[in-house]
Amino acid sequence: MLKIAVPNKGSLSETAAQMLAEAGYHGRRDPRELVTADPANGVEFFYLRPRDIATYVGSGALDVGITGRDLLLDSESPATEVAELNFGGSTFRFASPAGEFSTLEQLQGRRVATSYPGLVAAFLAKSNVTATLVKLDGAVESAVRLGVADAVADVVSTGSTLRKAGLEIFGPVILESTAVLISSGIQNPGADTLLRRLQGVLVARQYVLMDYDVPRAHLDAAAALTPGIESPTISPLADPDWVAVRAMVPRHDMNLVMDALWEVGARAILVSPIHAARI
Ligand SMILES: Nc1ncnc2c1ncn2[C@@H]1O[C@H](COP(=O)(O)OP(=O)(O)OP(=O)(O)O)[C@@H](O)[C@H]1O
Ligand SMILES: O=P(O)(O)OC[C@H]1O[C@H](OP(=O)(O)OP(=O)(O)O)[C@H](O)[C@@H]1O
Ligand SMILES: [Mg+2]
Repeated sequence: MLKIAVPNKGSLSETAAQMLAEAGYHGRRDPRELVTADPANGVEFFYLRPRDIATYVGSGALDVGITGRDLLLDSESPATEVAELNFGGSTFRFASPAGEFSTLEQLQGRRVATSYPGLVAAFLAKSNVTATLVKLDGAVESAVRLGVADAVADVVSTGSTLRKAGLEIFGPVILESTAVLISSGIQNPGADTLLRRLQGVLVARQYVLMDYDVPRAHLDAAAALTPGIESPTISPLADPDWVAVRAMVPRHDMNLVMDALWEVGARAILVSPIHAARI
């Protein structure tokens, strides 16, 4: 059985569970359940705090897990990142009351509140800045107002929490984070299957299938707009002057591609969702 660590709550939990379900796994039905077996798929899910997942996977107690890159680096666990999962995107930044600081060097000798002390200490050390870290559990944006720190270092997504606390970002980007699949490094064939399935889910979400008919004379121009992953599928039609084309197109570009295809003479342009994929 492949042992998989999954966030039990917080920003990553819902999307992680949804991705695993789309990948064909059967997770927990009851949110109080801590462990669930999915024998048909040869896996067992352990629902854990996202912050603890790298520790369990790094120790080899669990094989793989889904967590944030920021949490993985903060933990200093030997677990390694295997794939980005394209959700839970955030940046990790320094912030202070408007105008207070503008450069990283100004933090020398000052107090920085964070719930990611490992990540921040490593960044400050690499930058040759010595500051006192004030370790908090969360809601660090309140630390300056309450007088326990001069600046904060925290996860920023929309920036709205910082704004509401009267803080502004300054200094360099500490980290670009996203949800990631991590591994203990111990070989397990189930881990390769999980990775391929999750990659399939990402492809199914990011691409659509586009079908259209185009006069043979304009095929080259049309095919250049829809190169697909390997190469577009071209099929003959009853009318020898026309062909049918099928290709995967990035979902984000589909309307622009349809406009351009129409311009080069394509007709009957149809778009369908991809429910699952193995590329
Ligand atoms: N607002 C957000 N938008 C996107 N990702 C976020 C956001 N807040 C946190 N994250 C990401 O989610 C991961 C874990 O954060 P999360 O908030 O779930 O954990 P936590 O702070 O330990 O738990 P909780 O907030 O439930 O106490 C991190 O990788 C972080 O970058
Ligand atoms: O830029 P924003 O979109 O406002 O999001 C960033 C906020 O979200 C997270 O907080 P969370 O809700 O997890 O609370 P916490 O600080 O207690 O972890 C993070 O720690 C920031 O405070
Ligand atoms: Mg949080």
